[in-house]
Amino acid sequence: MSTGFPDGPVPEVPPGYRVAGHRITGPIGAGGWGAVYAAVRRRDGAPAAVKILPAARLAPGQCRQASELARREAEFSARAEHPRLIRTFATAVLRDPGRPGLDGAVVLVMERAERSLADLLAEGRAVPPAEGARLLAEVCEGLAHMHRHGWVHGDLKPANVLLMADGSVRLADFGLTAELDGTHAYVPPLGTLDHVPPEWWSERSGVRGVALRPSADVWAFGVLAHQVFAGGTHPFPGAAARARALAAQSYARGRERLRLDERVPGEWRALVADCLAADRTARPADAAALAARLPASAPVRRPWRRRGALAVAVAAVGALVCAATVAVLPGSPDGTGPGRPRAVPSGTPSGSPSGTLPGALPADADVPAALREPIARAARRCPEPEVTPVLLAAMLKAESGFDPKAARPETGEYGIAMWTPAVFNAWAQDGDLDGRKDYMSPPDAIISMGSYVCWLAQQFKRRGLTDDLPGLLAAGYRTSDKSVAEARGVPERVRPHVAKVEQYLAEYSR
Ligand SMILES: Nc1ncnc2c1ncn2[C@@H]1O[C@H](COP(=O)(O)OP(=O)(O)OP(=O)(O)O)[C@@H](O)[C@H]1O
Repeated sequence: MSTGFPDGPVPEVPPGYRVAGHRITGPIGAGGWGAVYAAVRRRDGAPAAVKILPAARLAPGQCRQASELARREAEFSARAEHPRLIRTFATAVLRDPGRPGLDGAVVLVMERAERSLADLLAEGRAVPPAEGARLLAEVCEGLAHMHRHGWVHGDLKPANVLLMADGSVRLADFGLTAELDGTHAYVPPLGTLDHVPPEWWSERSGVRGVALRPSADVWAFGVLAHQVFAGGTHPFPGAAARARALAAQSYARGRERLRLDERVPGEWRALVADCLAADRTARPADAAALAARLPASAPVRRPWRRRGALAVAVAAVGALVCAATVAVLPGSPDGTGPGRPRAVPSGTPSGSPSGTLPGALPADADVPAALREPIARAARRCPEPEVTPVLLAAMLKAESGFDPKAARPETGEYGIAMWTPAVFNAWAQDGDLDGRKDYMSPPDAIISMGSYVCWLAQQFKRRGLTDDLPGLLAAGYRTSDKSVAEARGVPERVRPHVAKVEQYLAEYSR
């Protein structure tokens, strides 16, 4: 359901109707502003989908909005070329004075998908977790490409995630897509109630429209991921979209807790929770950051090589967007720097009451007073019992000796948690709530570190690596989850570092 949507602008287009070199064969579905039809190319019968966005029947205000949406969609579609974005072959304006409902309509001729994620979810069957993970990874690829190029999708939802005949994903519906102007893009004040973030309701709509940020797409991704794993169930309760939107706002004001459906797999829960952080600055910053945190079980199927040379080149760039943040460990070509690619769990408290947290820091430990609260908070946010304040403190001491200005320029590591800046960006959290995410700020660095360590714990458990988990976590933080998984333990080259962490841990645990 869309907000601000006029009733019944959908044109009646009879089968056989000819438009832009194509023949309509039947309806596929209708949205708020137009309808999509199956069509075939007259020349050779190639399948296509034709979207018709009529403007003529609308009131002047609506007409302006409809034209604006059509203009955006046509403009973006013409520029977008990526295997995870639906391809638009042609755009045109219909001239048919004999049919006033269609005369002047904007037409987009697109590649035709088999069905949408909304159709899949409507079947009511649970999507198997591995399949869900793949679909979401592909959604993330498309979004990452858009964010990378300075666009915000603005209307990510199941109906706009299209599934091709081979099962691969394409994002569609770029009517609300907007180009970033600094940190924001501006779109008409429209959106889909179930997928707009809570801050959308309080954004003032100026002459340029509503401010939109990549974090709005990240929120929508969180909703979508929940729906995928929970058989279509929305993360917020309510029988109707408006009720769910109100529940989301109530959660954002701190009146309700986030309650994820138990069908959301363990390794996804923290990421979904973080996407749905009430504070937009606590969400992964954009889809590249999201991609860096996807659980390892989210494989990406290569899309068909069915496009031209340019498209294939763009596909390679697009794949790099996700792959680079997932697998490349900046500043650690030999694997000895802190890798920390991927997921950050948990915006949700673990449920342990503060102060009684297992592994709490003893009063006489040599941990600076100012660091104790962020360390405890970082541990509390993690549902894994092994990620304790004493472990995080021991790791910080081994990393930097608690020096907020620590620097190892030769490997590009900085700050109390020795983050590599480019990698920090994929994990960044605003621990001191100053509106910025800064690896030189101890609270930011520590909270982000806690998230990464939490995710490592989940990865190692999933792989059955549970012997001496604290040592593995210290090793994983210094290298990467992959290095530890490949070594099936602490890699040789980081043993001295891990021995230090274990020594501090023993001291703090006495
Ligand atoms: N290229 C395509 N191939 C196959 N189906 C498509 C294609 N594009 C859109 N659809 C389907 O057509 C239907 C209508 O799409 P449309 O974009 O007009 O509206 P919507 O996204 O459902 O709603 P709104 O535009 O109001 O947000 C949707 O079910 C969508 O999944």
